[in-house]
Amino acid sequence: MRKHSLHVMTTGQQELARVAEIAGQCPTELIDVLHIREKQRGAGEITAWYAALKPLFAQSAVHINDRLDAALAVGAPGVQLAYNSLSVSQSRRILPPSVSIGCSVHSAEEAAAAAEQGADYVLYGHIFDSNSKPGLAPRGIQALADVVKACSVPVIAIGGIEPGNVDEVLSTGCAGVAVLSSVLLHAEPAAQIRRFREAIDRSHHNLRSGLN
Ligand SMILES: Cc1ncc(COP(=O)(O)OP(=O)(O)O)c(N)n1
Ligand SMILES: Cc1nc(C(=O)O)sc1CCOP(=O)(O)O
Ligand SMILES: [Mg+2]
Repeated sequence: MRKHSLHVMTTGQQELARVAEIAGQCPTELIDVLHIREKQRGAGEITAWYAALKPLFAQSAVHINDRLDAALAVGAPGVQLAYNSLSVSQSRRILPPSVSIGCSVHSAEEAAAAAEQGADYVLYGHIFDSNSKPGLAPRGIQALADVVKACSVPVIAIGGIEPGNVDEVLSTGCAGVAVLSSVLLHAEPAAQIRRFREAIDRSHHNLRSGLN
């Protein structure tokens, strides 16, 4: 059992064939959760993404962003709720209890509310400057630490995460990191996944007490 999780997100900028090609060359067993985050695609297309990618991520959980209908149709083990998705409590009512619910949050208040409603984990960001969030000020490490303190479920940090800042991020007691551009848009995705996993597993920081 790994102490901290590595989540990787699809970019919304690549075709399925390209993502599958990259995944086929990568040590995907080092990734705990793959998020299919393809906001511009319909539910039918997302189910096709799941069917094509799941065999390439045989040892990872594959979660679906926003589309509970697609997640239910394919039997996905998790969903990632966005700011404009159904709420956590609405989602809980619809989904089987075994389906993990992650919720995207941007403040300690939102994190505490998501946990209260039954989220299994929250994604908080963006921590550092990120080309994936152009022109938006990052929230920083201290804000992440505050969210970790305020939230009773695991917090996964997102936004501008690189192998070189993983240890600082994990020093907040968060439960892992989520990465978009620095894996699937990187020139060396396989090497980058290894760098992330090594940086995460090398860290001596523990999850916030109560979450181990
Ligand atoms: C204040 C604030 N609100 C919403 C967002 C973005 O929401 P999210 O659900 O995380 O969607 P994506 O990041 O996946 O586009 C935000 N960053 N900040
Ligand atoms: C999808 C997403 N959500 C964020 C949030 O703060 O809610 S930041 C983000 C993008 C993260 O991309 P990268 O790893 O390329 O910085
Ligand atoms: Mg987000």
